[in-house]
Amino acid sequence: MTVLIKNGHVVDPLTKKDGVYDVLVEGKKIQKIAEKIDEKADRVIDARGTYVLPGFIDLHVHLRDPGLEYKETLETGGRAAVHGGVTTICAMPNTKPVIDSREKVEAVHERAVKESPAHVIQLGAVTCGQEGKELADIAGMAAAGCHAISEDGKSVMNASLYRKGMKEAKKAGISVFAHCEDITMVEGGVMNADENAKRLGLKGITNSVEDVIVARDILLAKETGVRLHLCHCSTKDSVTMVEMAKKEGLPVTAEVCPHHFILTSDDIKEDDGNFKMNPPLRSREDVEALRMGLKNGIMDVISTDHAPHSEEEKNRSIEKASFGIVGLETSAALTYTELVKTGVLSIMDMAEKMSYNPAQILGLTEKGAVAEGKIADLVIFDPDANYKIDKNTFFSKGKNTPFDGREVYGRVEYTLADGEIVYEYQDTRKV
Ligand SMILES: NC(=O)N[C@@H](CC(=O)O)C(=O)O
Ligand SMILES: [Zn+2]
Ligand SMILES: [Zn+2]
Repeated sequence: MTVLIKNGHVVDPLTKKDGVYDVLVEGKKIQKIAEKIDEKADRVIDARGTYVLPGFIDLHVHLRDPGLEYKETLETGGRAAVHGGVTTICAMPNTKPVIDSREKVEAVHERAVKESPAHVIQLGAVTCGQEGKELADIAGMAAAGCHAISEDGKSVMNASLYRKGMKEAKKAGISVFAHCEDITMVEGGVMNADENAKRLGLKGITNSVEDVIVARDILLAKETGVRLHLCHCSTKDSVTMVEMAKKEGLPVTAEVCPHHFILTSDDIKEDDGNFKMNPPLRSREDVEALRMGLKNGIMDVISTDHAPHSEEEKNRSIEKASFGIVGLETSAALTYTELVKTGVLSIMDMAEKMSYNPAQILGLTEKGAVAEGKIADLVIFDPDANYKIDKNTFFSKGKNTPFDGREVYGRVEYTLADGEIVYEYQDTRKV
């Protein structure tokens, strides 16, 4: 299969190419990029007025498969991913059962090739069953192609055990993705600890619940030398600590999710479970620090923490609802609208944070770039498309988003994975 993408604005974080080019895709690879390519192709895409970006790599996704298929599956999550321009997903291991062995990683990888249009990298848990008691088979899972271990959903509270896990990960050449939350300090909190929580009569989660574990995990990474990636950072002190770690030259990276750089706790007007996630929406000050962190390069990655739940689990009060919101199908448009259109990031920065930097963290040298010889995982993105987010257009089983009805700019027109067109926008409203 050959695909010729004509006159698109190529944005390549690897070569820093940033201009209008033709791109020829042959088989799985980007064959040629030039000002004018006239070769014949099976498919010609007119990309005038759109950006040609490297396929997004989402380091933080919950596919819920195996065991929680009523929330999401490899197939529905994969389809949601390519709808959002995401061509590689890191699937968190908090499934049923928890992914904590070589065989379980291999089983997901085998199925994902058949069932998901996006590439899936299954992450392994740090401890067996995420019970925090004994280490999972970290070496075995690394051998099965899990590029990182993570206890996401919680922290490994036993620092000694976590340190041992980090040493194993370091030995196996993989990273640790850290969910930072001191569970002993949550004390029943369900949203940010502030005036709005008081108004709603809900228990609060303070910033220190996150911050003390960020500090601990950075220190443990310093001691063990493991590559540490901090998940869903939500506080201004997290940004400060990541900056300190980087100044010291520690192998620490960090991600921010769109909801944390867009919404504040004050956006929770009524008791609505779709605004409940972990960590919670924070203050304006935190949001500004996260935006500045992204702008000045302290925060490396934009990921979604796509966390689908059923209607029944989310259409409850904040106290009773499950933690988590979906993100795969809204992340590109929200990032473009809120950060690129407003001048916080350039389109090149967006490509770096959503694709190139995640590829670097995972060690995927053939991905994250629109360059000759690289894998043709690509997104064709129309920055001028203006519409309202409609959860009913999601391919995900999860419709749990606080962004339903929000006006955005930017739409994924085509997604290519391994040189195949795996998603193509169809304007059903015209029919
Ligand atoms: N973020 C969430 O609120 N929920 C996640 C768990 C997690 O990412 O910690 C989930 O698995 O539902
Ligand atoms: Zn988490
Ligand atoms: Zn998560």
